[in-house]
Amino acid sequence: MLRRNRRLRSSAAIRSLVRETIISPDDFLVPIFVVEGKGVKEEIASMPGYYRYSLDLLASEAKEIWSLGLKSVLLFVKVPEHLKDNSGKEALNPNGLMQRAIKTVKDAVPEMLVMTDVALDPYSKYGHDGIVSEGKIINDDSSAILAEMSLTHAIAGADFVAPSDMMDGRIFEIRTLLEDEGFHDTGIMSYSAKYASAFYGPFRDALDSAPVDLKDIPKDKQSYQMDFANRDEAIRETLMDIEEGADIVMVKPGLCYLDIVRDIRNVVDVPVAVYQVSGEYAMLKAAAEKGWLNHDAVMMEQITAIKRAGAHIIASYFAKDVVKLIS
Ligand SMILES: NCC(=O)CCC(=O)O
Ligand SMILES: [Mg+2]
Repeated sequence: MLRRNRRLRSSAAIRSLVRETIISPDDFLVPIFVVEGKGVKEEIASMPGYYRYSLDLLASEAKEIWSLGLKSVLLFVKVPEHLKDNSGKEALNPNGLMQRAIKTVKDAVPEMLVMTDVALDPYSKYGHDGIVSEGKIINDDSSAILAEMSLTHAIAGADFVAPSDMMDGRIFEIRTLLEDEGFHDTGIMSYSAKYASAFYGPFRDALDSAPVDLKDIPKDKQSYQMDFANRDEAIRETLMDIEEGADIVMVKPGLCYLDIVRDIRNVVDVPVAVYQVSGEYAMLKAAAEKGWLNHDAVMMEQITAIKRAGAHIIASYFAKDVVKLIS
């Protein structure tokens, strides 16, 4: 035998010398859930170790995230029930919870990169990402509101808006409005290949944003999010969003979709983000709690696999756990 592969695995030193994928704090985007109130830090039942924060505690959380070397956050808000409707009105409130959350993070840590979720589901009394009419989610009217919503986030100080709704053409609508209003430097991270996934369950608990079970209201998001059986369609969706002005594209969820991540990485020339979603987080937390999996080892294997597949950016509820482990 002239070639023996095990030579390159024979000590920790040689393994680290030839390692192809290295995880660092720079890889992460940290999702944060925000609620109204004061002094609120409530754990999400289906996401052990993950919390919703009121604005006062959001400031200290942002500082802690920054102190760990994490420099980017993705904000989500839990909207009070009485402010939900079918028009997205509250989403445009310049003094709404999201708009205040953006300012809170920027005041606490001015250098932090602030990205914001853009979709109507947290604001929708039906739990849909757009406006519902006659049993359908209306595409173009929803896109117009999402563009206005994005503008309010930009005005409040967001660095990037992150439309997660999957309406057709909304990246163009958002980019055009931001340009017209002079927000040339506000970026767009598009959830370009977002699948209709059952892994979002715990997130919908976190924001109380699941589709309602009412007559004439679609019970799922399959008419706008992608069919998990499809692969070529993800490329089409992603290339269209880049043409429409997306600066960063995203695949979501993570682990079950790493073939898609690699396909997209091979054909695009913009950064690719992957969202390791709430169900992925919950599965590992639950298995570890039962003693069935080694939490830290499996977490690192999963995160490394996402980066190895082609992700430049990983949105993950494990971000803090990972950087604490590797620092
Ligand atoms: N628009 C953001 C999400 O849907 C997140 C899903 C998850 O973490 O499960
Ligand atoms: Mg699309």
